[in-house]
This record gives sequence, C-alpha cells and structure tokens, in this order.
Amino acid sequence: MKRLRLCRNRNRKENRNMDALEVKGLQKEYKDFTLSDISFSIPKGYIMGYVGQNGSGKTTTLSLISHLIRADGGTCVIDGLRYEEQPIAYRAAIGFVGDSDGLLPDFTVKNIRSICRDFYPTFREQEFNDYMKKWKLPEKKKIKEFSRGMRVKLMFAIALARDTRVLILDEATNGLDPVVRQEILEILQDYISDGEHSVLFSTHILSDLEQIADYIFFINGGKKIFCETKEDLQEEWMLVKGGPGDLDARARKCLVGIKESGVGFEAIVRSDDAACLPPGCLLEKPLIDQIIVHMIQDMEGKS
Ligand SMILES: Nc1ncnc2c1ncn2[C@@H]1O[C@H](COP(=O)(O)OP(=O)(O)OP(=O)(O)O)[C@@H](O)[C@H]1O
Repeated sequence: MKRLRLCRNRNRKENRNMDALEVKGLQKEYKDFTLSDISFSIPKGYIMGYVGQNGSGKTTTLSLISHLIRADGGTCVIDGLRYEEQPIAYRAAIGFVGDSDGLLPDFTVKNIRSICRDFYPTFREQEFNDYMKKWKLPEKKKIKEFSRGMRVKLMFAIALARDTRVLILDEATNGLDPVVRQEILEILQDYISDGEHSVLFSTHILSDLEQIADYIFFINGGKKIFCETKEDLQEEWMLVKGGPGDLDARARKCLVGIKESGVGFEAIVRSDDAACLPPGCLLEKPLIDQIIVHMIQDMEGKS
C-alpha cells in the first residue's frame, strides 16, 4: 500500500493541471426534485467521494455524467471528450459500477466475456480472466445465482479490464463484506496510481472515503454544499466535545450541528472560531464522517 501511495503522489504532481473529469452547471428537473448547477472537476490521478443523504441527487448526478439519463443543462468533459461530439469514445472512457447492476440475470461469465470481447475494442480478456480466477467467480453459473458481492466483483472486472479513464461508482461497495470492500479500495488506489485515471465514488460508507478519497463533494437537496480536498476540510473544521455546563451563548453561536445529551455535547467548529469556545472544551481533528453528520444536523435544525 505504501509503495502505491508513493508512486501515486509522484504521478499526481505531474498531472496536477490535467482534469480527467470536468462537470459544469449540470442540471436535471424532475417533478419533485431539481438538481441545480452542479460543477466540479477531478484532476487525473485523484479520487473524489460524492456524498449526501438519501435522495440528495447522487445517482442522478452520476447517471447524467455517464449519459444513462439526459441532462436539462450543463456539460461534462471526460479526458477532453464531450459526449455530444464523440459519444462512443466518451462512453468507452467511463467504467460505471452501480448499486443495482445491469447484468443480465440468465447470463454466465462465459457469455459476458464474449459480449465484452465483441462490444469493447479495448477489452483485455486475459486481465478479465485473471480477475475471475482471483475472485473465484464461476464460469458457468448464472448471474442470478451470484451473491451481491460476486456480481459487484464481476462489474468491477468488466470496468477494470477495459481502457477507461474514469471509474464512476454509485454506491458500488455498499453491502459488501469488509474484506471485499478493502480489496476494492486497494484496486481503486491501484487504478489511479499511474496518474492517468480518476475515480468518482458515491457512498454512504464514509470511512471508505476517509481511507481513499482526495476530494469530498457534499450534495444536499440537489445543490452543492461544498467540494474540497479532504485535507482542507479537516484543517478548516475541528470536532468539539464538552460537558453540559460548557455551552454558553457565545459558544452556541460559533458551533455547527450541536448534538446534546445528558453528559454533554458534540459539534464542529471552524478552526478560526475555536478561540470563542470556553476553556473546558475538548478539540480534536474531525473524521470526514463527523463533519458531514454535524453539517446535516445543522441544516436539518435550520429547515
Ligand atoms: N426517474 C425519476 N423520476 C422522478 N424523480 C426521480 C427520478 N429519479 C430520481 N428521482 C428523484 O430525484 C431525487 C434524487 O434521487 P437520487 O437517486 O439521485 O438520490 P441519491 O442521492 O442517489 O439517493 P440514495 O442515497 O437514496 O441512493 C429523489 O427525490 C428521487 O425521487
């Protein structure tokens, strides 16, 4: 793992100004939901975590970028390719792994290999076979008899055995056991380690993002709340804990997402505002999980 990181950092420096994915002003209007003005970019060699509560617009965004659904506005560019100009090359540049897979239930690995061979010019059959062997996926069993973990592995193998530029993962690791999840996270790090590939990764398992994401995009109610590097976020915010008597009016003003119980409180505070807290409070570096949870608590308190 250490070796991967070192290699990744070297290549990332070289590609700092090159975006693998650039999204500008993406919009989608449903009857009861609007995804509005979503913009961000992921440099080559980086992983972005796309997070938000249920129904916040994650799948909608990822489906728009993958052109599984049509946008009402905005543009997406993948490694210089625009869908409107080069639809086939654009689609070929994306490896999409979703939560509800599109694998045909009566097909076998054998059938899928044959389709991939015909359909994807850059399909690397040997690499696909190596994944099948490594993950012990049976050749002749029907997909409908696969476990969820087996199906997700098969989808990853299809995506990884092609010459893609960006992997788009829509809650792909949810429901996987911790060993398989860890294995997938390592594969993702490996995927970006040459500084040429990038990953956009939506998940509710924020500890996964803690481990591998470079950027965090937080969406709420179809709107961007922030998009920052993980390091910046963890420098910008601090986790605060204190006893029941520690919360005075001044402290309440600068705390975000206060959760109170009989034994005290927990919240986040901007690092610049930490000086306004009473002396008894405990300050810690927050996990991404804690920043998001307290922000949601704050937004729900205000709505
Ligand atoms: N085809 C559709 N027609 C109408 N509304 C839709 C459609 N697809 C999604 N929506 C609505 O768009 C909103 C965002 O849904 P989306 O699936 O993008 O959320 P999400 O953040 O991925 O949620 P989750 O974490 O639960 O998967 C929801 O209110 C959903 O009902």
